[in-house]
Amino acid sequence: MSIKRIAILGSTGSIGTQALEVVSHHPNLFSVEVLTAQQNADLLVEQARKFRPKEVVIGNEALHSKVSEALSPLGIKVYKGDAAIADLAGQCEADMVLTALVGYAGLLPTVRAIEAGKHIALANKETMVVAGELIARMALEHQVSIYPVDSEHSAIYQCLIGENERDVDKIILTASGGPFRGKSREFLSTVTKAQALKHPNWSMGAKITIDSATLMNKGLEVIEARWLFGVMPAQIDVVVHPQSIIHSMVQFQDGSIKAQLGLPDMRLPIQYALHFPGRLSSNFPRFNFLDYPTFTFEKPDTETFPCLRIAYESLEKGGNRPCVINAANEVAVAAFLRDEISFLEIPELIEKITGKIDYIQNPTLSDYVQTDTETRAKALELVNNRKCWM
Ligand SMILES: NC(=O)C1=CN([C@@H]2O[C@H](COP(=O)(O)OP(=O)(O)OC[C@H]3O[C@@H](n4cnc5c(N)ncnc54)[C@H](OP(=O)(O)O)[C@@H]3O)[C@@H](O)[C@H]2O)C=CC1
Ligand SMILES: CC(=O)[C@@H](O)[C@H](O)COP(=O)(O)O
Ligand SMILES: [Mn+2]
Repeated sequence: MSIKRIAILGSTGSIGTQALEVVSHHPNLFSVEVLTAQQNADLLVEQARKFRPKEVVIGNEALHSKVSEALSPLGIKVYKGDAAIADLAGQCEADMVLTALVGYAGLLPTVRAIEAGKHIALANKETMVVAGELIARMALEHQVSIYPVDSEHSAIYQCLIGENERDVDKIILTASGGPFRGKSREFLSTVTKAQALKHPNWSMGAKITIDSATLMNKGLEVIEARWLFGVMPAQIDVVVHPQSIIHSMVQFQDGSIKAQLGLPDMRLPIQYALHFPGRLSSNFPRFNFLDYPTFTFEKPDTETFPCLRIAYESLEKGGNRPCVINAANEVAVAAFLRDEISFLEIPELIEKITGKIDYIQNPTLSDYVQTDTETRAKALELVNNRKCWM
């Protein structure tokens, strides 16, 4: 079997570091072609010394000389800036690009990689939220496969193997409910970022952890599922399953349900996406039913956590609307993490912005870029003049 060459965009993050752990267990199957990071120059250098990619990119241009001084003597090419990440995603010699970078920044590198015919292991859900229809169409045109890394979508992908598309009745996305499950709006009015960053089951980057706490993560995942699996919004249900053992389910026309289960450990879906269609043996801790005598299920509380409703509404509206709510959410979450707005102001900010951006029914790539830029500018303005919306 030939070695699969992988480009890891966002190698210094939660998904990126776990992907490198998977790669390190299978040196005869995977090699690292490219690594990219944004701020964490020290970890990027350490990773590059170990995995010896041909090329790396440091997004923050001010850190270029530091990375270059460390890696150029090893024969590793070092580039800088956001444009270089997208260019390299297209031009590098990798067979597969793992999009482990966070936020809207994942869109252009994914577009370039698809245009170059590279298969995608997709962790960056924001790409499908912003431009899912376009990405799905491009993947078809360029005969590129998109393997989901997001745990729910990996579960659905696994449930769909061997099934006929027309037999799918609905997808049931499971949600943990986040750290504030069952809490009232009164309670949420004073929660801190330290509380919001304590996910009950998963250890992840800061942005997705806050999204889990607001239920926006599940909203983004509904949109991601719409485009990854070609199902209609009404065919996507969300059920809260606080144990996070059932990663998601598919119900078929005959009423039968398939589910995928496992301990909350992202190394499994990462490994599955990198090595599809084969399964690799692993020594990751295994799920034991006797440790979990009770699985429970609840309806999501969209009164207290409006982000899930906001995401569904944006998907129903379509066009550039999901791009708008994604950009507004990124700005709001960053502001919350800087202690500039409160937890409950995250959905408020997103809803305020939604009406302020022109609707485009059939956006092009440049429309998405423009929508993102405009939405961010307006959202930042609102954050800076916070009193105007209160
Ligand atoms: N973590 C998880 O378990 C899961 C994550 N996902 C998705 O995977 C993606 C990555 O999440 P996660 O690993 O948690 O995030 P992290 O914040 O842990 O890591 C993000 C990575 O992206 C880099 N990065 C940050 N900003 C930019 C930017 N503007 N341009 C280019 N690179 C950037 C970071 O570099 P640096 O650190 O050097 O600044 C880092 O390498 C997200 O889209 C998330 O929703 C999906 C399912 C589960
Ligand atoms: C690991 C993963 O895929 C995350 O998206 C996780 O699902 C977050 O959990 P909740 O959004 O359900 O809290
Ligand atoms: Mn997920």
